[in-house]
Amino acid sequence: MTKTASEILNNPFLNKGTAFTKEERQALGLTGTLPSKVQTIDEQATQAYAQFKSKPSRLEQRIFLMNLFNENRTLFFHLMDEHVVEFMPIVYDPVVADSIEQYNELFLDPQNAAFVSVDAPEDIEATLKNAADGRDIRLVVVTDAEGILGMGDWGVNGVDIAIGKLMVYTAAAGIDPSQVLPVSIDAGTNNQKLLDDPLYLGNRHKRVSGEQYYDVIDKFVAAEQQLFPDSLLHFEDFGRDNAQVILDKYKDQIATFNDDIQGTGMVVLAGILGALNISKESIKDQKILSFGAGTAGMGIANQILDELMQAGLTEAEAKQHFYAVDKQGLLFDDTEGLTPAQKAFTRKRSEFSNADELTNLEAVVKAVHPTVMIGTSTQPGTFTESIIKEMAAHTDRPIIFPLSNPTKLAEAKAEDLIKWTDGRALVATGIPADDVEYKGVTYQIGQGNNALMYPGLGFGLIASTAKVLNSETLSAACHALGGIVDTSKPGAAVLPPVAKITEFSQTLAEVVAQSVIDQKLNKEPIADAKQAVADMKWVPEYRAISK
Ligand SMILES: NC(=O)c1ccc[n+]([C@@H]2O[C@H](COP(=O)([O-])OP(=O)(O)OC[C@H]3O[C@@H](n4cnc5c(N)ncnc54)[C@H](O)[C@@H]3O)[C@@H](O)[C@H]2O)c1
Ligand SMILES: O=C(O)C[C@H](O)C(=O)O
Ligand SMILES: [Mn+2]
Repeated sequence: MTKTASEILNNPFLNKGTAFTKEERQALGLTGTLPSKVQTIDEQATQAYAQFKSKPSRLEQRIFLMNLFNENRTLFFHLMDEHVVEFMPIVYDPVVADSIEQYNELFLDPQNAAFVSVDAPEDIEATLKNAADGRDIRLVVVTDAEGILGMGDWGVNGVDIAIGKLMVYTAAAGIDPSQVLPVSIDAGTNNQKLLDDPLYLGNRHKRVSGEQYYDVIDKFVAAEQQLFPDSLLHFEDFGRDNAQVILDKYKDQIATFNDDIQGTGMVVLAGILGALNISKESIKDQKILSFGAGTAGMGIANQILDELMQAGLTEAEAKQHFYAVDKQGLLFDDTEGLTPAQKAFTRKRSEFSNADELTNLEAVVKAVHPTVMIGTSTQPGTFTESIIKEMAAHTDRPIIFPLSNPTKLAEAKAEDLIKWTDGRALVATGIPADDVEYKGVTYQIGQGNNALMYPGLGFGLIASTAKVLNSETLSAACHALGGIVDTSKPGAAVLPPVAKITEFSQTLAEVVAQSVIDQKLNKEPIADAKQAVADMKWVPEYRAISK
């Protein structure tokens, strides 16, 4: 198919800008459409990085980077490869949260996403086809944006999280950016601020639910599978009532996962294993308190449960290690309003002399003396000094992960946790945290964010042509990050640093692909897991394009 000059220059998957050589300009009909100097990708990257640095705020930096991404994917990822630690918080959490809140005001470009509307189910197939535009899609990240990070319902604005997650996939694992598709399912919104905003770009009505909603999800999944049969389907930031239901419906049928449930479960278990490597304790001796027993909280509990059972405990014994705390306080079997996921992790009132008083975190910590405390509550500052000191009084190396995102919702700051526990806490936070200097030791803080896991997990599943993702593969992936951090160093982090994300994502992908092949869950014959991963890796360098 012959493309015109503007079709090439305006296609971010083909565009090279000033890096088109003289010969390419001639062959592609670009002669005279660019300044005469032919730049290398490194020259382009140097110039772009200087512009990035000149921006006065992180949001301005993001806007600049997104414009670059919209114009030239290869150059964007080339630059991100060089500055991954600096760019991650800009293109992803936490700055992505600001861009979601201001999506309507900032809108310039649909960023090659597919916008599925609940009001036009008959258009779903055409929507996916048009957005894919003939590309060979291998990875779809879909959100309905009912639970964007911890910020609630953001309607169509939430598409930015699907785009951000995919950017991390390419930067970390090397998925070809022309093989991905971000999808927004616009089911309406219950966010009154958006409904009242004249600039709002989504469907201006309340969220649809029940049968109408699930019909759209069914139609979407069917069309997605039919159009892109070799793809992995990643669900992101669905609401608490739908996330688990959708996962349970499709997990045994297709290659899919829910990042908030499973990706988060993986990174937390990997972080706990990292912490136990430092403290030299056993997982069987831990008492685990989940604060915020929602999508992420229960995903985490289930992943740890699986680990305890693999360590030889029965399910009933393993469940005795958990304390789930939500709005109601400690969750008992007779607590009102339990979700199906919570029901599996309740306690009995008869286990406590003061059960009726266990309606807040402080009372539960006093009664239980947890050794591990995970925050996925969306409630900022709730890991207070007195709660942390109470916890730390009963355990030598408290494992404390305040994971609620973005920054303004975190249950605690890493620096405070280190200080309040006199350097004993083993900490991971949802967003990146600076090193903490305390009494002559530099404490490195792991980023307990599913971004450490889902790129390698997804890449391994795609490379191995996995039919489904099962608990065996998830468990193998949780153990894959061990050994990267030098745990003998004082102040060592519980998880490997984002600076090494491309390295460990590859290890993860190889472990995942091997697990798929060992279980004969691959659709296509694969001779060698490592080779399959290496063969699929895309590198951000210009390639020859044909007209
Ligand atoms: N770091 C990560 O990788 C990661 C991954 C997923 C989610 N998260 C974060 O975790 C948080 C929760 O996400 P989710 O998807 O589980 O949302 P969710 O809505 O499914 O769950 C939140 C839970 O917190 C509970 N809650 C609200 N107020 C509470 C209170 N005062 N005390 C105790 N519990 C309370 C809610 O009832 C709900 O069950 C978000 O901030 C999100 O950004 C982080
Ligand atoms: O998006 C993130 O930063 C992690 C996680 O998926 C979340 O919902 O908070
Ligand atoms: Mn999420």
